[in-house]
Amino acid sequence: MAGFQHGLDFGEYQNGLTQDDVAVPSANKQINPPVTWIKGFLSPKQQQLLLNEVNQYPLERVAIEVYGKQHLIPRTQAWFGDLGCDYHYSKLHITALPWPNLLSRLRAKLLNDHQIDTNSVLVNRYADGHDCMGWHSDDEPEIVVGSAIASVTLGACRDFIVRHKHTKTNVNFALTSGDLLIMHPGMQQQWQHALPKRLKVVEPRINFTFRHIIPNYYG
Ligand SMILES: O=C(O)CCC(=O)C(=O)O
Ligand SMILES: [Fe+2]
Repeated sequence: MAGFQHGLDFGEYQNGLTQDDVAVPSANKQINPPVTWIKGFLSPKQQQLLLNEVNQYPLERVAIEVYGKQHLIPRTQAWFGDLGCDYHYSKLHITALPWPNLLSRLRAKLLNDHQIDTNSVLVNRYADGHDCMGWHSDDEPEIVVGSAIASVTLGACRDFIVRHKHTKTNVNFALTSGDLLIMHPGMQQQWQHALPKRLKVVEPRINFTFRHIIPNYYG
């Protein structure tokens, strides 16, 4: 049962692929993304407490430059982390805010339950189905090579779509409140992901992507 080490009761998605398995995709071969999907990672009580804390976060709708023009991002966000774990995003330098209480406990739970060691987290809030995130990989140079990225979701169910950079194979994960999606090492090099608009969704969704970055990377 290699690869089925976590949360069996929750009917997780786990394919046990390693980075080497996805490095050389061949034509007509179905390849699955190297992720583990753990439903019900947070209990309803934990979700509610964390939602209350999120309401205190200084979430901002920042402007980014795309092809020389400034655009407001279609969501709000905040960045928390250890000292020096600042974030660079489309020419912006975002200084890490100190860890809020429950967020640091969630970080500790990822380490304790899944051996995922992180030092920073991007919080995104999608007010409704008009808010979204376009295709990208989390492959910034300051991310520690060989580290996993852990994504925790609260609130509305939204489709999180993963597509292979070369074969364009698509996999859809309908992430619901309390789910954990672990993106394993190698994922960002081979795959992109996006959170498309879903206009029928009227409830907010919060997502946390925990990352392990190199402190003071930009000096
Ligand atoms: O909201 C999500 O599930 C995706 C967030 C994401 O891709 C990111 O923060 O890099
Ligand atoms: Fe991402």
